[in-house]
Amino acid sequence: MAHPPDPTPYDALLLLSFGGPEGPDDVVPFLENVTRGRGIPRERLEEVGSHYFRFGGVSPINEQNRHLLAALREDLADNGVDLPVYWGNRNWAPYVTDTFREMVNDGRRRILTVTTSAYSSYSGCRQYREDLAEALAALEKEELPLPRVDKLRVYYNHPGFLQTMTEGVLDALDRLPAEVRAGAHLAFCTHSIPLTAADASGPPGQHGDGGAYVAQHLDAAGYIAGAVAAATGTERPWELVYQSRSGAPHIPWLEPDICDHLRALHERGAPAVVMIPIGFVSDHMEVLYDLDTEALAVAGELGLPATRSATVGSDPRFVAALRDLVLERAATERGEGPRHCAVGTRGASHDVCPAGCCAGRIPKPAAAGADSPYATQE
Ligand SMILES: CC1=C(CCC(=O)O)c2cc3nc(cc4[nH]c(cc5[nH]c(cc1n2)c(C)c5CCC(=O)O)c(CCC(=O)O)c4C)C(CCC(=O)O)=C3C
Ligand SMILES: [Fe+2]
Repeated sequence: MAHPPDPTPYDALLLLSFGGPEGPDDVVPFLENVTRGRGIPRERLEEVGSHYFRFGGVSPINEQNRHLLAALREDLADNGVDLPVYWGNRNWAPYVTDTFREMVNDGRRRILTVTTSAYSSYSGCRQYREDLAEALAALEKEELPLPRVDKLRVYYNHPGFLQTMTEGVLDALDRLPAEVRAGAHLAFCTHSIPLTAADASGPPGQHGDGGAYVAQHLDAAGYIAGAVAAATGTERPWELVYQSRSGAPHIPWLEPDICDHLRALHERGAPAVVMIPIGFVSDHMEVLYDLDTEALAVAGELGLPATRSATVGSDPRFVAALRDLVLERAATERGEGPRHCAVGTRGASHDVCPAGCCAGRIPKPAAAGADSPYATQE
């Protein structure tokens, strides 16, 4: 991590996230925002709504992002990087369109976006690029100047992300009873998505057979499992499993589900399990409800000792990784050909999403990629 602390040509950083409700009255309008035109059964929506109401109608995600925003600002300032950081969301205030309006009114014209998703998928990559395009279209309508917008490469295999996750697993192992620690299984958990979405994830050359989404998660999980084995001197069995399935029951999504996996582990006589939320960069509702509430209850019923490892949140090592990625991309844009830092077996991902990357069901304009209608505008 040794890029010069020079953000040129960028004049602003945008933290782009999902957004979440901040009180009981926000829950239904938030869910309407998320699911507009996405064909999610009513029962599923009521079920997910109940998860939010259980926590007072408050998603943890916005508070997590406020912390990350503060940590990023502090880290950049401490390291001599003069770059203002803004925050915008897809599904709740501050909406990215409003943030963009504020940014152009502040004179920002060259924006780098970092999303709170570490992997390639429609929901985690292209849909954010569609949000950027929608925001640009809104500015265009208002006859405001259009900034040029880029997006950071997916960062699931940056050492600052994976090493921080690894430390979390070591800590979660320590929280298991000593006598089951050595035999504990590692269950790497991520968001299930429809098989068709997985197959279309990443650049077209990586489509099919789970696409970049599954391959990236397997690589991240394998790296962490190896690092944990090296640190503890014990190889532990591991598996990639899924959670938070949505959509209609007849549509196939990635499996196995974490709760089914826990039952299978118990039947196979596993002495304990650590659940590792590699698919989430902070404690989203999926982590607090689907893992900490539902999956831990299943483990409890089975009498299977289980712990959940931490997400990276605003851990200083993760924040430093984001700074490294920002400075790397700035150097790339200046034509300096900087080294792209990555661990695991797949190498650093593309800086600019090619046409057809993380294709959606319905073609929509997406900014910050090779197929952006805005790509060449300054
Ligand atoms: C891959 C992925 C990520 C990770 C990448 C990223 O971070 O972007 C992610 C993140 C998140 N998903 C979130 C919430 C929801 N996702 C839903 C629905 C869906 N997610 C999907 C996938 C993903 N989702 C999919 C394929 C659907 C089906 C509908 C569709 O095709 O769009 C629904 C509707 C109800 C339901 O069915 O669950 C909700 C409420 C929150 C906020 C949590 C909080 O409040 O803390 C976050 C961070
Ligand atoms: Fe989601």
